[in-house]
Amino acid sequence: MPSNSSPEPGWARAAFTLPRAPDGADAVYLAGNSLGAQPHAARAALLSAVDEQWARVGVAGWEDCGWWATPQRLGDRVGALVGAAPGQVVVGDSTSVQLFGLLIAAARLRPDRRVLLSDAGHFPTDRYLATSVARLSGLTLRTTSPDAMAPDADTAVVAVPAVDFRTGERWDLAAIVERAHAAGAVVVADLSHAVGVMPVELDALGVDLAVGCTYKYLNGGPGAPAFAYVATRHHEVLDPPLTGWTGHADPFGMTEAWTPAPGVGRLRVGTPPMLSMLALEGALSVFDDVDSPDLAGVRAASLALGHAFLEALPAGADVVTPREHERRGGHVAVRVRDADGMCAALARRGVVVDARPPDLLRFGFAAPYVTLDDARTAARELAALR
Ligand SMILES: Cc1ncc(COP(=O)(O)O)c(C=O)c1O
Ligand SMILES: Nc1c(O)cccc1C(=O)C[C@H](N)C(=O)O
Repeated sequence: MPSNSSPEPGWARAAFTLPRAPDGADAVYLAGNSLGAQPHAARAALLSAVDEQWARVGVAGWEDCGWWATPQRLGDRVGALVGAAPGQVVVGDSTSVQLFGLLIAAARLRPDRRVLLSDAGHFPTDRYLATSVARLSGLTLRTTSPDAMAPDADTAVVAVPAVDFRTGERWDLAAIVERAHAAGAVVVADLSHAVGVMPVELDALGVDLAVGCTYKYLNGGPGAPAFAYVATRHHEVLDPPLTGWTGHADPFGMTEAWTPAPGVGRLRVGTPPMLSMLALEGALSVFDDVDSPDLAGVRAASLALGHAFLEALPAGADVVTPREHERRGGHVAVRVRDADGMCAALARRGVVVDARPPDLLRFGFAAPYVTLDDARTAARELAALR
């Protein structure tokens, strides 16, 4: 990826179509932590996939258009954004499905241990799946805040997010991995709220397994496929529970028994949703056009947006996100009296954010298309509603 250290927030705005405000102008779109805005390149890739590939090539597209190889091809591109050397990331399915597979596979890497340690404030799908995986794998689920986790010799798996989906707090993955590995546990990280908005160094940190979604800061579109990372050292022993045919070493051999594909390819399950995959492929060009900044630059611009927002808030605003730059992710959360009502009122004023129960408004700072003016406008409009 090209480098250019301090880009102006909103440098790629012209490459996106933004949702409309009620007055017909572009909205101040601060919901990229939920669903990223639409890059023109994603639309173009989707139209080409529909009109030129599916319509004109048909079934031969699996080979001739490179469809079959897309999960690993995109995996390497997403991998470059999360500090993973090629061959360790696969794209496909939802974050929930990928997480289920990796939590079970993680437990299978430590068959003699009995505890699954997970974040008490994890995103609901992560909590629900941890509960189910614990039942299926005969583990005891223990939950606590990531910074309070104390894995021990009985801990099989430590499951944490990189950034808290509610508060925007960024957890110290390096310290979490160090403690987990000192106890011999396997780390499964959910990068959904980190990928594309800050550098993540999976290989350098020694993270074992990770998942994340691509429809937030990677702008892949509604329902865009998720990704899964498996560190190379686990490749040949990883034993995934979802033994679908596309993860077979010889899928078209149609053999009797399942033989895992080498490496991360064994995490493939069923036929990849090609239109969504190709839209994502287009969207990723935002990150590797010749004049795209590197992720340190993206992060600096996102932090600058959050800072401008925080500075413009009225005194007394109840901000639940840590203000220190190293302790926050890409969004800032503010506690309010009636989060749903204020979310709707902001939307009427052309500011799109989201609300999370019981009382939080979240403001997402996706630096490619959000400007400093947007950040200040959002703070001003919020102040006007209080
Ligand atoms: C941390 C986290 N994990 C997972 C998900 C979603 O999973 P899925 O892609 O399966 O809907 C989200 C958001 O929806 C999330 O914030
Ligand atoms: N995945 C979502 C969806 O399908 C509909 C609405 C919102 C979402 C989200 O991404 C929620 C998001 N992960 C969150 O942090 O709350």
